[in-house]
Amino acid sequence: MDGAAPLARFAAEEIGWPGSPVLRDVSLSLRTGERIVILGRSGAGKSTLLGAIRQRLEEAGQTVALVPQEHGLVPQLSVHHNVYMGRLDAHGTLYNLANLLWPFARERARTAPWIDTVGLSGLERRAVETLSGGQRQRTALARALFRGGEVLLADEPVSAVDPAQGAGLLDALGARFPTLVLALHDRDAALRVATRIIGLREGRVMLDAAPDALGPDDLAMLYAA
Ligand SMILES: Nc1ncnc2c1ncn2[C@@H]1O[C@H](COP(=O)(O)OP(=O)(O)OP(=O)(O)O)[C@@H](O)[C@H]1O
Repeated sequence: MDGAAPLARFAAEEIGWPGSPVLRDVSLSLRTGERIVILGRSGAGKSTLLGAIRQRLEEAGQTVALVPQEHGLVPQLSVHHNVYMGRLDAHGTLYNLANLLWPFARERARTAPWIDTVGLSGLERRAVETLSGGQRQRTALARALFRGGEVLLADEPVSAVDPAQGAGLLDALGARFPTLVLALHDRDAALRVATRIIGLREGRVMLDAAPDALGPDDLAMLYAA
């Protein structure tokens, strides 16, 4: 990807929260077409790094689709409405309010293919609070797929589904978005999907390489106690 256009350059001495830095000396350049997977132990800073990348991309004017770790769904609303929210910014407040009260057939037709892609056809009218954890996660994925854009940022996007279903969903994300930045726990899935792996450990980016340049010890090192 050396020849591809840089989407954003990112350099920070510290990334973290007020009074508690999480990562130090982070310097990254994100390029169109990359499929970046961030790996590291729980608490290593994957979500923190994703948040910082999001901020940088939005500052650079990129359209970013998000799948947050906690999904960010509205539980009382239907699957259709939650997916529709991926493009709230495409319409004015009155249109969005009217679609909330009396969902337009044309908007149902727009969200339906993405609801189908994640395997939730037939559940469009169900309130999200009545769904299983995996179905909720798939609703969040359908919302991001519906939104589309240059980059998808997703935090553990397939953690609540089985590995085969997860592989299919990651493929769907790869087909929809030119550029992916994913935080994953599943190392096998990471090696399958990534063109670039960023490994976090002890408050630093400990590796940043293509999967085929990595040996098994490189990834094991990220998780060693
Ligand atoms: N809102 C917050 N305020 C203060 N500290 C936070 C906040 N969110 C996370 N942290 C801290 O930042 C560090 C990194 O957390 P982060 O969520 O980025 O890790 P992670 O690698 O995504 O973990 P996991 O795999 O468990 O989701 C942790 O020590 C965590 O306690």
